[in-house]
Parts: sequence; structure tokens; C-alpha cells
Amino acid sequence: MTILDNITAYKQKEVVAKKEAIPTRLLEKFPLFAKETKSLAEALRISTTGIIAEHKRRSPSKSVINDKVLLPEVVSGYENAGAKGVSVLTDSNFFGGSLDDLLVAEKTVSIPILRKEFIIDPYQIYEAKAYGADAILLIAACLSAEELKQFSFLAKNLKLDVLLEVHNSEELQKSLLPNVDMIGVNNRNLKNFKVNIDISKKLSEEIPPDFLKISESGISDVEKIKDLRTYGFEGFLIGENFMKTENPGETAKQFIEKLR
Ligand SMILES: O=P(O)(O)OC[C@@H](O)[C@@H](O)c1c[nH]c2ccccc12
Repeated sequence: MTILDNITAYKQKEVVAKKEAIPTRLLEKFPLFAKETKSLAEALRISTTGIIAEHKRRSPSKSVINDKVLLPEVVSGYENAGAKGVSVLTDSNFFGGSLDDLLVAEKTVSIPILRKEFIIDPYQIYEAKAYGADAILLIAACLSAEELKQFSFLAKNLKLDVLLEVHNSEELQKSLLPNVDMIGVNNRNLKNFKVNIDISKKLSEEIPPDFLKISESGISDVEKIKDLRTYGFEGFLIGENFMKTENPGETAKQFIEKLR
């Protein structure tokens, strides 16, 4: 059993309990459900830096990354630093996040917000919308081709952008769908946590130009970004490199300044 199997098994149970507590028809009545969303893909497309900065307290691979900093300070720091989107981990069991984090982020920043979650059920897409997300992550390793199709269709109907994450050619082939805005190549293998930036370079040529290309994970220096840009990447998802410092916003600022 891989960590990803563990997480998705846990999510199945979590979703059953959540649906009982707050059914979809109630989520649809949440005030933020009616919010006008902002396109993350568009924001990245017109950006010259392309950074999506992530709030992540801990992870199964690193345990605690930073549990001292306060989320509003982190996300407003990211926005001031010039990040074009904020990614908020909402999983609590493995990453120490919550849907409340999403709500607080929504109140704090005006750049697009990505709900970072292991989505295995359409219910979680309604939840993303109800708690203020502008975009969702779908992970090809957790979903069948049919699910990817249905889930991305639902997200688009709810006016949420879709970032579809892949780690190999096989996953990529089932991900080239009409309702997908961005393809994210995860440089970290979610089954064994190994990080290899070359995965992004290798898969880049298999991604058709109509998808915005994002490279995710393990990015710690601007040189890597400059190199990845030559492979057509326009978005870069960075978490740990910022979060592991005392002042993630300030770290992001210094990083982004070097990219301009
Ligand atoms: O902290 P990093 O190495 O910069 O990575 C950020 C982000 O890519 C990573 O958190 C991530 C990518 N895909 C995910 C799926 C679920 C949870 C987390 C992730």
C-alpha cells in the first residue's frame, strides 16, 4: 500500500461523513457558492513570473514544515510578493490544513486561490466552491479517465479552473480533456516522494499548446525556473521552499524579485 492509497482510502471515509454533516444542497446555499471566481490560468498567462505559492504546514514526506506562522500573514505575504495564485492545502489528516484555511485565505487575498486536496468525489468540488476556491486540483493518479472527465466537467460548470496533475505519460494521456485548463507535472512521485525536476522537462513535449503548463514541487531556485521556461512552463507551484522559512512571504518576495 502506497501513501497515496492510504490517503485516498482515508478520503473515501472522510467524504461519507462530510456528506452526512453538510449535504451538497446546503453547500450550494453557502454565500461564497455564488461568488464570481477568478481564473488562475488567465492570471498565470498574463504574468511574467508565474508563481503559485503554497500554504502547507506539514506533509507526509517532511512531517512538520512550519506550524508557527499564521495563514493570513503567509498568504498576504505571498500576494504582496507578487505571487499570481495561492495554493491552500485543505487536507487535515496528512497536511495539517482545513477548509477554514480556505475561507480565511479567501477573505485575505484577491489573487486566485487553488484548493489543494485529494479529490475523489464530486462532493469535494462543491465544497471547494462553497469555501471560496477559484480553482481545483485533480490528481490523475487517483482517478479513472471517466472520473477525470466528469469531475473536470463539473468544475467548469461551477466556473472553477481545473489544474490536472500528472506524473507520467500514461497519466498525461488520459488528462488531455476539454475542461482542463492547466496540466501540472508533479516532480514529486506521490507513491514514494522522490523528486526529479527532469520529469517536467520530459513530459513537456507531450503536452499540447492549448494547456497551460505548470511545474510542481521541489523547486528551490530561480535557475530551475528559468530552465523550465525554455520547455514552455508558465506556472510554478512552490510550497516548502517558502514555508520552511520563518517569513514565507518575505522569502517569496526575494525569490520573485530575482525572476523579474
Ligand atoms: O512543497 P513543494 O515541494 O514546493 O511542492 C508544492 C506542491 O507541488 C506539493 O505540495 C503538491 C503537489 N501535488 C500535490 C498533491 C497533494 C498535496 C500536495 C501536493
